[in-house]
Amino acid sequence: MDASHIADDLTHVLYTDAQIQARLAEMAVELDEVYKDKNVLMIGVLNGAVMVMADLSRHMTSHVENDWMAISSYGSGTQSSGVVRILKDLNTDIHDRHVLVVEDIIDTGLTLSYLISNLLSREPASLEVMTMFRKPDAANNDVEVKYVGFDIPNEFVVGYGLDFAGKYRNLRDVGTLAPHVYS
Ligand SMILES: O=P(O)(O)OC[C@H]1O[C@H](OP(=O)(O)OP(=O)(O)O)[C@H](O)[C@@H]1O
Ligand code: HPA
Repeated sequence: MDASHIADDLTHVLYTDAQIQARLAEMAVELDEVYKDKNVLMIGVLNGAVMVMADLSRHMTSHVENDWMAISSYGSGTQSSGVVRILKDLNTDIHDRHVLVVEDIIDTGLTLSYLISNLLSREPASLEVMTMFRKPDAANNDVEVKYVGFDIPNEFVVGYGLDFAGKYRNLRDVGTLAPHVYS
């Protein structure tokens, strides 16, 4: 690693920190209205959703609780195989709870598809999904996502929790990586 700033590794920024925060503030108004008397349990999917969970829940003014799951997709490459293993399960019993899954990105939708069927088997009172970013391929999988921050093109993106080889999660903006990073 050289001493350059990580933002130098982006070819272009898709969404700035300010745009992301403004969108989250809008979504929080909508979610507060839906969940104001429901003590919603927000379930974040580690590791990518850490940023969006922290920011979205602090934009909200109603009572919320937070819990986390860690899951791992088998298979090679950058895409989820859809065969998923739970590495860390919830601490909370979600039976009869109002649940909102919080994701950083839905790409193929395979991770979410597994997660939804797993969580539904625990019989929550309601189950909805919020994601900061969604790619077009998600349409190929039958996953209903009620709250979407931004629909983005089918490019590999980093920042705001999204990583490449474990790095770039701490970038505030979201953008595409420059080719020199891969070489
Ligand atoms: O729609 P899909 O194609 O299944 O991809 C989306 C999943 O991929 C990312 O997680 P990843 O497995 O990279 O783990 P991370 O959150 O720790 O980066 C992201 O946080 C989603 O959970
Ligand atoms: O575009 C992406 N970037 C980072 N992580 C991801 N996981 C699925 N899609 C992506």
